[in-house]
Amino acid sequence: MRKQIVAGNWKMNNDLAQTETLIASLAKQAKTTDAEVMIAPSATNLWHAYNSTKGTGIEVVAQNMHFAENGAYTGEVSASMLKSIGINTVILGHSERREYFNETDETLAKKVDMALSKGMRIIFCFGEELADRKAGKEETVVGSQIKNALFHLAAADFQDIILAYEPVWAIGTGETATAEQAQDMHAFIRKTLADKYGNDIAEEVSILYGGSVKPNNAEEIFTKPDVDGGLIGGASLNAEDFFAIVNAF
Ligand SMILES: O=C[C@H](O)COP(=O)(O)O
Repeated sequence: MRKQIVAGNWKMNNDLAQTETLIASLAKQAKTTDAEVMIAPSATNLWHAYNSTKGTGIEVVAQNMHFAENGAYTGEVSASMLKSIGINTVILGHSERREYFNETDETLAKKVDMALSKGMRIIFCFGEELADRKAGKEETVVGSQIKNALFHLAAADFQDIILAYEPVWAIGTGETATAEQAQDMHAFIRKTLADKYGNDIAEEVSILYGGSVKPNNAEEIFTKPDVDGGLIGGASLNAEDFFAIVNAF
């Protein structure tokens, strides 16, 4: 039975005081579903967030990490550094990292390998741009993003992989993929996995949808059979909205 997961990606928002305030509000929310709840604060606030969420059932995850073990990579954070402060899950491949920081399938494959070698779980993001969808190429684009960064892995590695389909045209735009569009793509993603690794693996991998998920559309999206949760940006910055989404299953 695959896990239902709602992860809040705070992106480059919330200083220390704001992190404290938001976590205090999150801790007061009641969870009425079995969904796993994660938050991804900025790197500077991970240690504080890790400590202040203890006992809340909320997992603190990182938004990014470098592919090297350590070394001369000014400004970067390693998997070992994350592990050393209790962070066991990392988001990799977010479209903003691909677009603004030139992350490619090849560098992401290296990050994936490093994270797995440290025993971390990965929320691996991908998704097509608007031009791809208009050209009817969304499955080709998504298929290659998955294959190029993940298909060198062994089947057993997928125990630690969560996939997040995020159509770039729906991120932060208020424009959401319809529940049917999300389901169609998630079914395609699961079939892509099944073709390579078999049905048993494909059925166990959680596939999250991200892109303008809000309290008023989460339930419709989450009821689709291949949608196992969400990667939430803007709405994760408000505790009530975020938990309304968590409780939408
Ligand atoms: O990581 C989260 C996604 O980029 C979605 O962001 P959004 O909910 O603000 O559209």
